Amino acid sequence: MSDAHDQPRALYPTGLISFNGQPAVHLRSPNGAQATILLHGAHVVSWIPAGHEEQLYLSPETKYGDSAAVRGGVPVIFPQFNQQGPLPKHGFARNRAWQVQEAQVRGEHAFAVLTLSDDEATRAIWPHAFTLEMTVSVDDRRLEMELAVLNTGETTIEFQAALHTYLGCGDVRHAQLEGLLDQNYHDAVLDQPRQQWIDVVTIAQEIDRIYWNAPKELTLRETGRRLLIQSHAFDDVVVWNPGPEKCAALPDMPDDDWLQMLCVEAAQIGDRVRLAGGQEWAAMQTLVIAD
Ligand SMILES: O=P(O)(O)OC[C@H]1O[C@@H](O)[C@H](O)[C@@H](O)[C@@H]1O
Repeated sequence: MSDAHDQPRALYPTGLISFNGQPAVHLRSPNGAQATILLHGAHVVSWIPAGHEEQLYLSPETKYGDSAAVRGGVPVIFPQFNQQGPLPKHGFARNRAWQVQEAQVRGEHAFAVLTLSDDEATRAIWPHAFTLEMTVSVDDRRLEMELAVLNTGETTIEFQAALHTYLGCGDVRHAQLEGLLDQNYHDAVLDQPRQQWIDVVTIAQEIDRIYWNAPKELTLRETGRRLLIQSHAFDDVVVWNPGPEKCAALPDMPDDDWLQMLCVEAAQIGDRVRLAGGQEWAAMQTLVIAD
């Protein structure tokens, strides 16, 4: 296993690496797209589209290890969103070691499949049988992330899920998120329902919103960059940035780094998924560099 800091990651082929001391899968497609996924949480920590720079935010002060949730990248949220239930915040999937099932190049894309199944520790807090399958694929200027949930038990399970994507920004105050005109949302800062009256969301302070039944394509626009954020089978979208005060209070993020990120999360929150024994649910978030 080679360490991602020994040489430029661009030189790594698809396979297992160590990323900041953590076991990870590195993807490199023949057309030069790259991604890195930690086994801890099946957490995508880096996406570099072909011919472009890093697109995800990853906190330089994030903690790694058994009980840590990585700050940045794409945390997998399951089976509970935020504190909307009795489980630890955002559930347990982001804090567990996943298994790599495959990591390979096929045609023009490189992909990996990671899985997580119930064990004694998960059953102690969530008494259900399940297998999660996270498939991450890169090709040219596209990153696809699919989360599948299989109910491997006999009784119905109910859950929320999200791909909590931290998009990197040059300066979030100059970024625009487009595509949410007329959408109803829950404003978690005000704890009130609201409706979006203008198409463009701009960020100058804390924002924490759940858009219900949101459009399936949004655009993040910054100078010289147009990033499409597409989702499939996730009903909701969360837009989150801690803003200056909350960011300064986060122990795992530099005080000013709220300027460098915007979370646009593909999520299933309002209508919890109910899955009978033996059934499967799958949903996807895709990021595409348009310009
Ligand atoms: O600090 P955490 O547990 O990773 O959560 C970060 C944020 O995640 C977002 O999804 C929530 O809407 C916010 O309310 C929350 O603060």
